[in-house]
Amino acid sequence: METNTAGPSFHTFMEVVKAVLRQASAANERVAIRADHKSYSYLQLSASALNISNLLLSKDIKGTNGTRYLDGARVGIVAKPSAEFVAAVLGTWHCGGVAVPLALSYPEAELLHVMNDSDVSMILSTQEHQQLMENVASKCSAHLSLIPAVTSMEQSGSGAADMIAKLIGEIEESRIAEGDDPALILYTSGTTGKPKGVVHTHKSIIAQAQILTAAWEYTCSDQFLHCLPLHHVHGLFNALLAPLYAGSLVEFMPKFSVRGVWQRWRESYPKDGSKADGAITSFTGVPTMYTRLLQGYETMDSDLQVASASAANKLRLMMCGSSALPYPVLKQWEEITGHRLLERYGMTEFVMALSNPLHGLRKAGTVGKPLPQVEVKIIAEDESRTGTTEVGELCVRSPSLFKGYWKQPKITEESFIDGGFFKTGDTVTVDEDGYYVILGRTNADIMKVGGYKLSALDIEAVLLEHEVISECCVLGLPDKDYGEVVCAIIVPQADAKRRSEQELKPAISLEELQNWSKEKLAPYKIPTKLFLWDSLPRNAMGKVNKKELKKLLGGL
Ligand SMILES: Nc1ncnc2c1ncn2[C@@H]1O[C@H](COP(=O)(O)OP(=O)(O)OP(=O)(O)O)[C@@H](O)[C@H]1O
Repeated sequence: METNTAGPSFHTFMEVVKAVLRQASAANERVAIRADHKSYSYLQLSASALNISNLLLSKDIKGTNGTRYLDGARVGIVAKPSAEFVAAVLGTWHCGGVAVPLALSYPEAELLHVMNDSDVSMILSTQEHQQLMENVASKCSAHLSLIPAVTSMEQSGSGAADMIAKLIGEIEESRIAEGDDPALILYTSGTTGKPKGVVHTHKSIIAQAQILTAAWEYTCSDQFLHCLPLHHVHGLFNALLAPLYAGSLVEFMPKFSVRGVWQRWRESYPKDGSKADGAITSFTGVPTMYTRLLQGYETMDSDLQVASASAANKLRLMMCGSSALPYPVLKQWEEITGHRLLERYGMTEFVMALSNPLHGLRKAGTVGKPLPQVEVKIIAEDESRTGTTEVGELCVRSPSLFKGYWKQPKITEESFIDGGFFKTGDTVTVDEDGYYVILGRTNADIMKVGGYKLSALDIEAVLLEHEVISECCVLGLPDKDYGEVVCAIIVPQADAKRRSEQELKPAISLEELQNWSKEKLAPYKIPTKLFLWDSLPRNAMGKVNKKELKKLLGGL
């Protein structure tokens, strides 16, 4: 996207909005969001954002010191993925507030923890969450306001020219937030400890939007189908803020539906070979979504399979991340749709850092190389190691790095090494072509078994090749002789499960698993404990909390 400002680069996201508005001519008002069969232009979103900003300013919010802007006051945002969510974030930024997007799935206690920790002064919510939020707001002494519905293009005709000029004028006048000012607090999911508030600035947000737009060539011709939660970076940055920065269209499907996704792709590219208006061009998901889509594909009749596979093939880009993409999923997806999923690696603290290339070789089992402007280092744990392959903790320096953990200066300081590199807590290695391989979270995925350091992700990748195994999770459980032993929790394939119920025997026994593994895994990597479960407990991003599981299995 072109920058229309005279200055060097954007400082706040509102300036991005301004630039997009300038591009939206009266005759060709550009659509930003599609949801519930309605379209919302960049203009309508911006008008709503200004409304919300005025609404926020009209409240007597603590922390505003009587000034005409929020001065960094935190605003909790509770809305399903919708035009209203986007307008609430932009409106908060417009008046100098800090947006705190909240998980819709959180129980009240967890919502309260996040609201109290971030000390929100104001909650913006849609009507469907009003009752719960009234309760929560009163308990954390915050004001609650309902987000006014954004007018859709179906409801109001164009009349854009005057409006654009007026909006740009207003945004121009209200240059209240600067690049280094906090703009966003996202809470980590707590896989490795208590959820922490990660503070991003206007500058880090813009930097990330620019990095992703450049790396994956997002443009105003892109139309994203969005099925991810908005309180994590994958859904918020990769699938929303960066596309909006690039002038793309984002279509929300707030509840991921296997049928719905396949159907939307088929509508986009009908059997006659045409491309429908509003056709989806881009998709990004977590590995479990692709697993579910493959399962859905298996249940279709052959005509529908042909139509679905051919439609999926016509998308420009399909990406995957947030946890390791199992090789069988990558392989089957490629066989069916012709797309080799673009796997990338990111984290709340710096958003995205490593990615397989848009053009060029995407290597299975790797997350590619550093994105433009991103620098990485590996800190080897064992300085005296003899091998040539470097294994150690990944450290990242990037313009998209967060400012710090909210109210946690000590933890923030401890998270950085000299030179401003952030310690990710992930153990990684690099292959012969310079592609990074994630071995896992050092304190959850790296097991110490009889003197060997093993990667749970590495073992999971092998076990998933077994025909009976649908999902698996490997973790180390304490053992008095070996330090830890390798434990596998396995979810059998539906067929295998049915058979096992008929035959009254387990879908797979430990002995069968061990015999099969002998060909594929070094002896010390073969699981010595096995649990068969119906499903794995996953969070909104499809991740398994191994610390919790270890506790459950008596390991901690
Ligand atoms: N492509 C990938 N392959 C393997 N792991 C990945 C990939 N992408 C992300 N991850 C994992 O996800 C982590 C980042 O996720 P996020 O910031 O949501 O933290 P979390 O682990 O869910 O929660 P917390 O920070 O509270 O422990 C990375 O540190 C890495 O372990």
